[in-house]
Amino acid sequence: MRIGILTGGGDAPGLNAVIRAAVLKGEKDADTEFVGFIDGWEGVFNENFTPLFRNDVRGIGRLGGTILGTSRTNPIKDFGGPDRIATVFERNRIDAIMVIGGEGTLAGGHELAKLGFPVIGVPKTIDNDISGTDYTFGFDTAVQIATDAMDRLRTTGESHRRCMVAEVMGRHAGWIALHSGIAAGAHAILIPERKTSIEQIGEWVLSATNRGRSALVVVSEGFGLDTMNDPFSIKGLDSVGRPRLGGIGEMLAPLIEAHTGIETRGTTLGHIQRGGTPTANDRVLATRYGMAALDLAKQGKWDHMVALRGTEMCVVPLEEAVGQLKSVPDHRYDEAAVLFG
Ligand SMILES: Nc1ncnc2c1ncn2[C@@H]1O[C@H](COP(=O)(O)OP(=O)(O)O)[C@@H](O)[C@H]1O
Ligand SMILES: O=P(O)(O)OC[C@H]1O[C@](O)(COP(=O)(O)O)[C@@H](O)[C@@H]1O
Ligand SMILES: [Mg+2]
Repeated sequence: MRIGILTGGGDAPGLNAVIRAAVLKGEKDADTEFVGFIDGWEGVFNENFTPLFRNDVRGIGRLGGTILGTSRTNPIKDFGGPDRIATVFERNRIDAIMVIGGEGTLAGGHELAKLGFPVIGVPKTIDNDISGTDYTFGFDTAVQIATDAMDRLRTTGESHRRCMVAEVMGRHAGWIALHSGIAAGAHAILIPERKTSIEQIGEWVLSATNRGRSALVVVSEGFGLDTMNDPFSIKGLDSVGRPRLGGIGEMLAPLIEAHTGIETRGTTLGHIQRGGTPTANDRVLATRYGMAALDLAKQGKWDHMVALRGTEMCVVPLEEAVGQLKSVPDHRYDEAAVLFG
């Protein structure tokens, strides 16, 4: 069996560990071989791929990013679409395609599977917002980086008795903000799922300040005040036409200062959260995903993805995973909010 692998969407620490694990497990079988397509679906359209043997994945489990490169190329609409993909697969004897990506890449994989393509999915995103799985790799690393950053913001904030606002990623879902905020002991956590007034944020900041603390506020890039219709975006559109986010933290800082009279500084963590070496947890999860995805391919379980439920690997139809995003549920936010202020 000849299996193609590609990575799509934003990178996430752990992509290389998935690739490594699938290839290593595949090498145990004489009849299994891998090729890696370069830059996501773009590599398929351009017939740009590289063989992946044991030596090609040596030592990459601890490397961030993706050795294959990634893109947001759309397999249905871009270049020659499904017809071109079918030609490339046939010409290069590709029996299965392992698609490692977020909800967008997996939605594309699902569309192709419905057309009869042998697609297996592996869920990735630092945002942890894919349905059907408890966790995606990359999330734990992003939360750890954000927590470390906030620990640092606290010592400088405390020295100047300032309020510090840390902006983390999370376009539609506030998982990174929720988990890093709890870990860092933030006095307010602001997420896309929960619009909040500046008066409420000011109250939390003042309550912490009145107890002699320097307030720490963590905000997801996709958060909106109750007066805003859309997420804050001043950087135009990305390559696929989505508003580029980032900057809400620095936008909120002077508002908080005006409402509370407390000097406030905003910091945007940005892509630092996505780069560098994956945590041990993410390496383990990604390794298990890679091996489980190989099993799915060998069973011909097309149009499915691997997932984590509790502590076990399981199999989920792509349809279920791409239907809707996994938001932070109310009870998880309310649980954290007990400690705000
Ligand atoms: N329903 C869909 N059908 C086909 N391709 C899709 C679909 N939704 C998204 N895509 C493609 O997947 C790409 C990657 O999605 P994106 O959300 O940017 O990253 P991620 O895979 O990390 O979620 C998009 O740029 C788009 O080209
Ligand atoms: O700067 P980029 O690559 O356009 O990506 C920004 C987006 O990628 C993410 O980090 C992860 O999103 P995806 O997993 O859907 O790619 C978002 O939090 C963020 O909005
Ligand atoms: Mg996405």
